[in-house]
Amino acid sequence: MSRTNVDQNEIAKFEALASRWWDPTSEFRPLHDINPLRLNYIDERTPLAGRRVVDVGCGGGLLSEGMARRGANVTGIDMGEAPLAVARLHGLESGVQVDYRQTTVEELAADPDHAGQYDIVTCLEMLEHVPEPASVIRACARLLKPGGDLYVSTINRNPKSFLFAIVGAEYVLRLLPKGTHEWKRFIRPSEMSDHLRQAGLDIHDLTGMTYNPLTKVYRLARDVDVNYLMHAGKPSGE
Ligand SMILES: C[S@@+](CC[C@H](N)C(=O)[O-])C[C@H]1O[C@@H](n2cnc3c(N)ncnc32)[C@H](O)[C@@H]1O
Repeated sequence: MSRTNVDQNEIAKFEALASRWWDPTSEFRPLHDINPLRLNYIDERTPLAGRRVVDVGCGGGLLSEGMARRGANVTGIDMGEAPLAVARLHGLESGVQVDYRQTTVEELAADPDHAGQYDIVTCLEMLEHVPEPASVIRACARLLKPGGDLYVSTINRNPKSFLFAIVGAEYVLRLLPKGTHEWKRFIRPSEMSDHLRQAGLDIHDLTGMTYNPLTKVYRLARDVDVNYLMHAGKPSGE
């Protein structure tokens, strides 16, 4: 049922690159560069130590390991075999424990052992790679305990994001391989807000992430025109 919400072409793109996931000079450099920013964003809003977390679309495990290092009990899920193999191998080397599983979030949320069991669900830089992001968000919401927190990040859809995230990042600066992103799959914050509310969540924050190509530095910012993060919460007592 739920595997219909997986685009195999998208999975294949990450399978092909997976061996370089932990190389900070590779195609994954942008994820390495933004990792401390997003880890701090999450940890400041929902202190990670001791929390039960699912990282949806965890890839090679950059965020999953980062959260586990800060004391969270992390399950990382992805549909890519090679990224998960890289994540497991890296965990063996680093000694940081994460439970990696090949599954969709819809399948995990349909399992009564997992539904309603998590303090935090993260789904970063993944929603722009799936056919139906609203289905992913509904499943993330189902995994949360009452009072739990969901963190999502993606790319806005407007002329500026086409220029910066596709022309700039893929063709001019070559930060990402050509074809990494499809503009029509980008998600406006208003659309994301609708998906979150329809999943029964309250929206707590919207923050932009900007990149300065001269200094090569990413920052959290008010500008949500291109990359952005959102924090939403499941009402307590539901
Ligand atoms: C850009 S990477 C982001 C990795 C990680 N979330 C991060 O930000 O460091 C996108 C990941 O989403 C995974 N993915 C894409 N569609 C998926 C789906 N339907 N279910 C699970 N994982 C998926 C890909 O295999 C890939 O590892």
